[in-house]
Amino acid sequence: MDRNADPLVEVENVSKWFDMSQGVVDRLMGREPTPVKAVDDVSFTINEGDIMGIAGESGCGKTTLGKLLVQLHEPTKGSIKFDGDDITEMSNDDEQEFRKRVQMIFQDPFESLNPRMTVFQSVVEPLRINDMYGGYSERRERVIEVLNEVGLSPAEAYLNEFPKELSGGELQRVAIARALVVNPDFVVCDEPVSMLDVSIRAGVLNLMKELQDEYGLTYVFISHDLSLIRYMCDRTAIMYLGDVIEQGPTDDVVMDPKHPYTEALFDAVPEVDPEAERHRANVTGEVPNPRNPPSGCRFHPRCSKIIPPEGWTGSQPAFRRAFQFKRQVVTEQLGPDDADTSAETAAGRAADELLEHGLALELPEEHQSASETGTTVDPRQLDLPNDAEQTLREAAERVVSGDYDAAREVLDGEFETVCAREHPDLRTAGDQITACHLYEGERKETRKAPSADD
Ligand SMILES: Nc1ncnc2c1ncn2[C@@H]1O[C@H](COP(=O)(O)OP(=O)(O)OP(=O)(O)O)[C@@H](O)[C@H]1O
Repeated sequence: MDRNADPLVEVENVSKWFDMSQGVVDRLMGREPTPVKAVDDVSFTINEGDIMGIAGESGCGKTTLGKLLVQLHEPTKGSIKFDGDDITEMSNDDEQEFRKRVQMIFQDPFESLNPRMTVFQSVVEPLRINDMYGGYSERRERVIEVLNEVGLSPAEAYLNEFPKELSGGELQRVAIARALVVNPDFVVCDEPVSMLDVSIRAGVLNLMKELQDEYGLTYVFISHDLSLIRYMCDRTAIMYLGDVIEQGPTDDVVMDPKHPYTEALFDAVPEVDPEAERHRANVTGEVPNPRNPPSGCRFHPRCSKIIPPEGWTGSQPAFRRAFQFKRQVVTEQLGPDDADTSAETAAGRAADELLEHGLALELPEEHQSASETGTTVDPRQLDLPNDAEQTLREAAERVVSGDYDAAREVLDGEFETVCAREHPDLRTAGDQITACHLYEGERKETRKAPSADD
């Protein structure tokens, strides 16, 4: 990574929303259509010569972001500049030049190569489309050169093979050759080795590193495999539900994560640091539906570090539980069935049971509180302020009697947090840039696209 390198790709406030059409339910209810916000208001810069990793769980928007970078998707909002020019406003000539300079390698080489084309036909096609390397013999020479470079040698032995005659590793090398034959500057690799046998992955990755030097490439590596990201990438952006929530030098992001989601993500992957103590992530629940993402910070419903309001006199973990209780009541996930409401049980006891159940977080054992069994917890052990406990109990009583509206009324305005109210700005935290309210006091990133030289 060259610290003085120029920016090659500048992503500014880019969003990609899918499926903007109104569904039947939306139409009947007279509602606006609800798009899937696959990528939402993302900004970052990739410098020349960088290998930038994009990591995150399945469905967080990595592939969509990758396709935006190579213009296989048009952004719904925002701008993407390549070498200073906005790629959404290119003339035909500029677009042809862009298509040469920018390539993408996909996860599945079986799908990305035409089964009816020989290796030669697949690799020579981009030269023909872009009218490069003169006539047949120059193009054949170039194809042979690039096949040898990607380790398919002697290249002549591969020229007339069809995809079905090759192994997964050989096929991915053909796909790499097809991308590199036009001498690109920027290559987006989407899970390039995840379909390959584990035993040959390192070989393909090392080849890609060598080719970076040879071709002077700038790469984006998209992967859910954090050890791959760590091995390959100088800088890493972590995505959650369409948002880039942390970005910075890979070693800092891995060893000293700033965003609670990044921390949880790396906690769940002990092999990233084999020396590290093995433990499980302190997060609750599943990734929400991207059609209806949470307000404020999208991670807040699962976050272990959710911020209590000013004036909260209990502990932060107690606030986290009270907040979860409220959410479950408001969304009617917690109901009378979660307590014993049989005739023999006094209503007060049923409300206590509901509280014990609703304040438990179903966390891995190491993150549970002393009195927690996994599905219940004793509220008196939680350092909840008396008035908060009283409010929660009152709400629990209403739920037990099946009156959610009354329960919501009791909880209205209680257990509020900035994390649910406001989307966090990008802030500098250590060597990283992160979108988390915990860093409110830090320097705000006023530049549109934080750069790799920070
Ligand atoms: N063409 C499309 N139309 C509608 N929704 C889409 C489309 N492409 C992606 N999505 C949705 O956008 C969200 C992000 O998808 P994307 O494939 O970018 O995520 P990802 O992080 O690459 O996931 P994975 O690792 O599983 O490939 C998902 O909810 C997905 O269902």
